[in-house]
Amino acid sequence: MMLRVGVNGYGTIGKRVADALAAQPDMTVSGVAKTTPNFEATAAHRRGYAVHAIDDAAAFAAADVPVAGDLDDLVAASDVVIDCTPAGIGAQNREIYEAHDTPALYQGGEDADVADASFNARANYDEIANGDAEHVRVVSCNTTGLSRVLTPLDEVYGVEKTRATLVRRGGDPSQSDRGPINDILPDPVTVPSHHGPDVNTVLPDLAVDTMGVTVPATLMHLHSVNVTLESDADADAVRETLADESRVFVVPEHARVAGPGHLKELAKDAGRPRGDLWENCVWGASIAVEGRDLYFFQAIHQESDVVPENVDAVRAIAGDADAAESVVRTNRALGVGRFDPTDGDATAADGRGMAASADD
Ligand SMILES: NC(=O)C1=CN([C@@H]2O[C@H](COP(=O)(O)OP(=O)(O)OC[C@H]3O[C@@H](n4cnc5c(N)ncnc54)[C@H](OP(=O)(O)O)[C@@H]3O)[C@@H](O)[C@H]2O)C=CC1
Ligand SMILES: O=C(OP(=O)(O)O)[C@H](O)COP(=O)(O)O
Repeated sequence: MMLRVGVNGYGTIGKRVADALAAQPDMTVSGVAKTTPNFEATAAHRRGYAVHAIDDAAAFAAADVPVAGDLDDLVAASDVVIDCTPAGIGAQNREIYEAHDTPALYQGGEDADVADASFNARANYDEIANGDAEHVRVVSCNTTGLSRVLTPLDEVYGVEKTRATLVRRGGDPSQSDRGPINDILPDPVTVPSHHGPDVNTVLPDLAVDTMGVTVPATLMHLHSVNVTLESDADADAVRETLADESRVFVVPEHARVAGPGHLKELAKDAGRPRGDLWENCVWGASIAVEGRDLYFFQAIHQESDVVPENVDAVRAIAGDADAAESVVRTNRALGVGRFDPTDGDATAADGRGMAASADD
């Protein structure tokens, strides 16, 4: 079945989600919706997406962006809508999707109660696929990053307690109005930050406390993670466990990656669209175990790690594939796990695409 998916909100997340949907063999983009006829609207039109004007269609026409309709038209033309509007707007839009009886996905900037359930493919795909939820929230970039590593660690070793400090980027590269410009902010100053409770929306039984610090950077978030495991482990075994995950890139020491600047360059060298890094980037050299205490650093590309999760969430609510099938299909279509631009599809989906070439 070809699923028609509409994207409401075509900014940092929406434009990436639209391209990811268009790359899937079983999905088509029914259109995108926007409020402002700016350069992104022009780009959407040039990419062949039917552009829908939220309110001022005449302004789009004046900017030479043909208008396919309004938001109602987009929802009517879609089997599923992915709401990628700024935080808080998704909650207002839910009644529009409900009026059309159209299932919808929301993003992590919304409060958890915007939807019937929250989603991360590694943590709770089957629960969503086998349940009745038609309004589902894909958890935020940081929460996605934590869920992807904590799920396999809990499965293999058991997690007694996680403590993570999240060094949050101040804004995305295009957000010139964000900050701080020259400061280091406890953000939020209260402990725990919202990220730990957010992990519990997809992994309810996991003990996790998080603290957030926002810094003058735009490229990626960086997590300092300490997990007290329930059973003994050694660093090599944990490295293998994480490397087996198709959406975790264990960065090999020989790559000499110092930080997010190098990671973004690595992604661009690999020919990744927009220099995106869909995978958690865990420094292999940072993985250390002392007793049952595991430590590591990971970087999270906030603009793109939730993109494959949105694609999987569409299949989960459409009841179209099980978790393994969906993740493989999504990875293969996007090239998740593929860092060699000359590689074919084969390495992308098998869970060891990067790990296989990432011997420390
Ligand atoms: N950026 C990030 O790092 C991440 C963001 N998220 C979450 O994803 C969501 C979207 O964030 P992001 O992509 O960064 O936001 P952006 O501001 O980059 O994009 C939002 C888009 O929505 C459009 N828009 C604005 N108002 C409306 C409206 N009333 N109805 C429809 N569309 C509207 C904007 O269009 P226009 O230009 O016309 O105003 C723009 O295309 C948020 O919930 C955010 O928290 C999740 C993970 C990471
Ligand atoms: O969802 C995000 O971050 P979060 O997981 O820290 O809430 C995105 O990076 C957007 O964060 P923002 O609220 O700083 O724009």
